[in-house]
Amino acid sequence: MNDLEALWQMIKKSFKTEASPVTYSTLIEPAKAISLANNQMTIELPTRFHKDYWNDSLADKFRLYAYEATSTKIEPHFIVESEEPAEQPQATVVKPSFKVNTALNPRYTFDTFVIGKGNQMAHAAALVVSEEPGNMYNPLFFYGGVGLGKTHLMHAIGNKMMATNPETRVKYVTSEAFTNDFINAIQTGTQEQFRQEYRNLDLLLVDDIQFFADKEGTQEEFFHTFNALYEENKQIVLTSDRLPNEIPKLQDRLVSRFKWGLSVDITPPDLETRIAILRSKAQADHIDIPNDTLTYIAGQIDSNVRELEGALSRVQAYAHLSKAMITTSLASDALKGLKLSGSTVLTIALIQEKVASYYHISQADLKGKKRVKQIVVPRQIAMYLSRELTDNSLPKIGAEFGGKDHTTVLHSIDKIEEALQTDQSLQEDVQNLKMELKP
Ligand SMILES: Nc1ncnc2c1ncn2[C@@H]1O[C@H](COP(=O)(O)OP(=O)(O)OP(=O)(O)O)[C@@H](O)[C@H]1O
Repeated sequence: MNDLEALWQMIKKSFKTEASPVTYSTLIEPAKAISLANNQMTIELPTRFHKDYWNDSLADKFRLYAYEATSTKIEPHFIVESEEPAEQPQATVVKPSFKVNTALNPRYTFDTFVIGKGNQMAHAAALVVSEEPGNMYNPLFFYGGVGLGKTHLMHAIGNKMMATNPETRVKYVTSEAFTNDFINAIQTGTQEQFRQEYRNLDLLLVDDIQFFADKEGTQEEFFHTFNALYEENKQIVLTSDRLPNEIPKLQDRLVSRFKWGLSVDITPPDLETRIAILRSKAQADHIDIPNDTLTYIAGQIDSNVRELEGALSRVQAYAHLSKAMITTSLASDALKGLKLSGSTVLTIALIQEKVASYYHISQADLKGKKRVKQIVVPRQIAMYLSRELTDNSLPKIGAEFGGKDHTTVLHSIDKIEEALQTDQSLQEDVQNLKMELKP
């Protein structure tokens, strides 16, 4: 066995002792160590999903285990066996030419954008601009945290204008791509082409302009690009993670120009919007997923939409790999280990699933009317936990247990509370269940 293989076996062994058997067999076992050089280990993974999972959830553990085994810092580098095309639009470094490379992502349209409290102003402004470019709000400036739909809306404007008039000259770039293009043009002496390319447009979309900070030459060039387009009443749309005057080292003349138009912020979506976004993505991708599970996922991720989408993909992949239907319990397993930034919403359905599987009875029996002790006690425990761990009212809990009366629920809770005073094995069961439900 060579060094690489020996080290890899040690790292895998450490993973095996900590990860659940399902995680180990579906996500860790398929990984292959390919090379070890300059303190970097290249690890090959079968799918993009595996790669994301390793990056998000296993990379830190890898570093720890590798360090434990070697006393040196080893960085993991993940590659995918047969890399599929990237999902996100990549702003390419466009070679100077007269042909406009729009680089628009056809999936980012108004149709696929879910409107909610945090983005309705931005959506309305985008729609106006797509219908009357260069007229009302120029430039249109979106700002807000990561993954909240700024890029999506920007592309939606471009796609809408292209759909209305296919001759529209649209260009989407990130500020970094603009910078690269500009440097490239200087190096190859093609500044004139660069200007032609950026100034003969109907719509220029520049993403993440906070990265212009510190880049004097690029800001100078962008200033002239901006003026040329603006004077011709051509539309400019910009995004940033903050307001123009909060971007460090952005020239005052750019800041003041960006204020000529309209600045709108996008804030994180509320729970209802998150559920609606998940539902729309699930429908678009033909994912069969119960409403309750969508609510559960939306309750877990309250930071940004990109993470929300990631969570849905993770659940889908997890179901696929374990050849199981998507349920709330499966979603809860799939999302375990994710660094969840949001608060968690525990549902009655999840409690029912966990309790039923803990006592090896069916969910139908748990919610049903059978009066045998092996079923009655778990049913009462599930009601008790629903009351204790969720905000649901007694009638709501009753409704979810096959339409029982709220007095039945209350009676069940009283029974369990009373038994918990003396019954040690019940205390243990309830404790175990609470641990499972509140990781
Ligand atoms: N309201 C929404 N409806 C549907 N999808 C959305 C919505 N908001 C965001 N998304 C999706 O979330 C993902 C992230 O959005 P986007 O890339 O537009 O974020 P961003 O604000 O530009 O973030 P960054 O600052 O990181 O570039 C995209 O796949 C986008 O389609």
